[in-house]
Amino acid sequence: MASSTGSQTLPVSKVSSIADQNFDYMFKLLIIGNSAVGKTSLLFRYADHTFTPAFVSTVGIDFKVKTIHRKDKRIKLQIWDTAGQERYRTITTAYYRGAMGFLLVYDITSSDSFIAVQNWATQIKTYSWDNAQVVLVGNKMDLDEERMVPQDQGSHLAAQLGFGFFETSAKDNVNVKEAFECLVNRICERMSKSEEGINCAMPSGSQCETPQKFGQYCAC
Ligand SMILES: Nc1nc2c(ncn2[C@@H]2O[C@H](COP(=O)(O)OP(=O)(O)OP(=O)(O)O)[C@@H](O)[C@H]2O)c(=O)[nH]1
Repeated sequence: MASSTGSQTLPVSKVSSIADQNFDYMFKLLIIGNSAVGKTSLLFRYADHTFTPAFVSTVGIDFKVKTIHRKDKRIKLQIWDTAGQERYRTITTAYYRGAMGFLLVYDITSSDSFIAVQNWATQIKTYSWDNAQVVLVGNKMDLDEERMVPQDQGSHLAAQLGFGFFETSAKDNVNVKEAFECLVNRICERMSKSEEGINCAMPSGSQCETPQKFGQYCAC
């Protein structure tokens, strides 16, 4: 649902049919990062208010839905949890293109997962829309005695990449809601910016025949 020429735009589902009156907009978000950094745990904490100490590695991709309110609008979040393991990379990157925002997660007790952030950022740049928003998340901040990545390194890298930044604990429920909602706020801010330069022309054969400009995004 995005422009095929000119500046790239993001797809927004603006709901108008009677069947879908439970929300005004749908945002598709993706959680990415190395295996075992806590992506699934962050999603379960945010969407279901639960935490499980057991590690069951995600196979492929899965999602949960959560509805939140911004001003007078109901926003349905479709949050996709991707597998961090390399062998699922082809499947998971196929989902990047329709995403409006990414939670890019590393584990503060794992230098490798932090080093990998650059690669994940490159993947976002390669496979997603130009306007996609990103929040970098250093998870497992409850394990401070095992910390390998200082907080200021995380915030410095996020600033360099133009991403938001939070340290979180899915286990202790610290900053989880804040990180997700920072991402939503960044998307909303982007949507409210000037429409200039946005080209909502659809490729021929597109299901979306009359796209409308909506801030920096296109809506069907
Ligand atoms: N101490 C602590 N452990 C956590 C936290 N978040 C997740 N874990 C644990 O870390 C392990 C991995 O968590 P997952 O959420 O499954 O990791 P993942 O990133 O989804 O992993 P993949 O599905 O393989 O990509 C599990 O044993 C979790 O219980 C946290 O904030 N603190």
